[in-house]
Amino acid sequence: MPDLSSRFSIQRPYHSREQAPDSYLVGRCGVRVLEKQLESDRGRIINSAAVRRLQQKTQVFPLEHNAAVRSRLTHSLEVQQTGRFIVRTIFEQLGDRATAYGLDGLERATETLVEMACLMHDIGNPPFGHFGEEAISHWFERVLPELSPFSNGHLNPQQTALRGELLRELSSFEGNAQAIRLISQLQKLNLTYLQTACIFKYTRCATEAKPAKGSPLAYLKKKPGYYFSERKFVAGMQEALDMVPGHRFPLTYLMEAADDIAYCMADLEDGVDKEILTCNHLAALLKAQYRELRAPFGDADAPGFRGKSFADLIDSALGRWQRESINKEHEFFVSLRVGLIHPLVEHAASRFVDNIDAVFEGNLNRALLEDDSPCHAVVETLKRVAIRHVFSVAEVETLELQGYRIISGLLEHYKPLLMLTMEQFERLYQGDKRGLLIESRLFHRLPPKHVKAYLSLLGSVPWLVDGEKLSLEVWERYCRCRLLQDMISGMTDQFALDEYKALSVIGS
Ligand SMILES: Nc1nc2c(ncn2[C@H]2C[C@H](O)[C@@H](COP(=O)(O)OP(=O)(O)OP(=O)(O)O)O2)c(=O)[nH]1
Ligand SMILES: [Mg+2]
Repeated sequence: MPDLSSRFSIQRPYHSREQAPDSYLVGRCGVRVLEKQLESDRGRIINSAAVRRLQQKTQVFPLEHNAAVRSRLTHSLEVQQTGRFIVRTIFEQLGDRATAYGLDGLERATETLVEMACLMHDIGNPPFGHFGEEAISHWFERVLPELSPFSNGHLNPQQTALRGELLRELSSFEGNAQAIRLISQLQKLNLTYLQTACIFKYTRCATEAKPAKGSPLAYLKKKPGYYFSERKFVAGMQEALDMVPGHRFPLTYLMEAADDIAYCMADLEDGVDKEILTCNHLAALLKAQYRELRAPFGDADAPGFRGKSFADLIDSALGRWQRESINKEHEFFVSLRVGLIHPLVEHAASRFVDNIDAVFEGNLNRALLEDDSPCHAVVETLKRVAIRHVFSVAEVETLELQGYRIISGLLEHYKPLLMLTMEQFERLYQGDKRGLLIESRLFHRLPPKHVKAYLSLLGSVPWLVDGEKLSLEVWERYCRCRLLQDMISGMTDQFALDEYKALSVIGS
């Protein structure tokens, strides 16, 4: 029988007092000490600038002025609420069996862990959402071959191989990997490994190639989950929590399910709020999409949602919309949410319980909500309608193109810093700016915290299997690319726009 309590450790990367390693485990330190440590994590997270910056980052609509439309922060609060609901439902479903799984007395701790993971899950996302990630990746992919240490130099085969892997990493920027870097290196939140592990969504280092579809752990390695720069931190976390490399920590599945449930409804509500869709049109689209997805199962009209079929549920939401005169759209979505949230949360919870062995092992190779069930069809229906009828309308695509231009344009402005030799760049942080007219001014705009993180990373040139180190020139340029990615991805949408305008000498 898997015992989760043996994996709940209060170990952090840095401890002020020396503690014996086994006293970190909840079995030794007790539930009260665990809760106290998690409360401390909670404070660190809520008080972090990275969480505050989410208020000005894109969820779906870049640079949105209407504060009722979701930002990454308000989305994350909704995910937090859904995550807490899932945890409570799991404990209800487990009942007395919680003891057998080592979860006795751990409800409060589990709830806190999942809630905070939900609040933090998007902190690594760059401005302009998915498009921002693409813009950073494309720009680096294009520019990296121009940087001499990446294309020239006498390297041995091991050095050449690692250089190739680092190049692969730098051209695949990923918000989830950046979140691990933010927590461990940039903000140095010094959270318990336990809390950080709950957002460790993908388990592949960005230097590794994406595994073939269908191979073991392919889903968990679908995207890069951490960068080479954080490999030691991740190894420390895996050791502290007894995680097999390539596997997840069990509670991460809950954060992922809460995110899926929250955004699939919210994105449509925002679409209606922005008058991209009407409730009438949306209702027809949802019914048709669900019917199509369930056709092979022949149960499109089955009363699977608290005694109602999906179509009936949509119709009664529409009825509320027609009857209500003041807050019509709100009524529609309240009705939809009330009808769907319980079945979806119960489904996520029972998938967790039914797959508890694989979930505890961290090798369940799919999302909890991903199966052949009507609940999964609902999530898929909501997502597909959003993709086709909200994300791809001209207004949203125009904003995405603007976001792309802003990010690539900003990187272009900062490119002179990447083109300097290692010695010239060193002169900049030593304060000697002679002959570095443009570059010194660009350098002064970099956040000092990020420059310190660069210097700290620079000091740890990796060893190779043959007992040699990677060439310092290659490593330094990798660190400098990371520095630019840290700076760009840490910006909010508005800050990125302002900075772009300022450097391009465009008025507001
Ligand atoms: N504007 C726009 N928004 C999109 C598009 N595709 C997805 N979204 C929205 C839907 C969700 O609200 C949000 C999901 O963003 P994330 O970057 O967190 O992605 P997700 O959690 O699905 O994947 P992850 O595994 O974290 O990379 O982005 C798109 O093509 N355009
Ligand atoms: Mg995400």
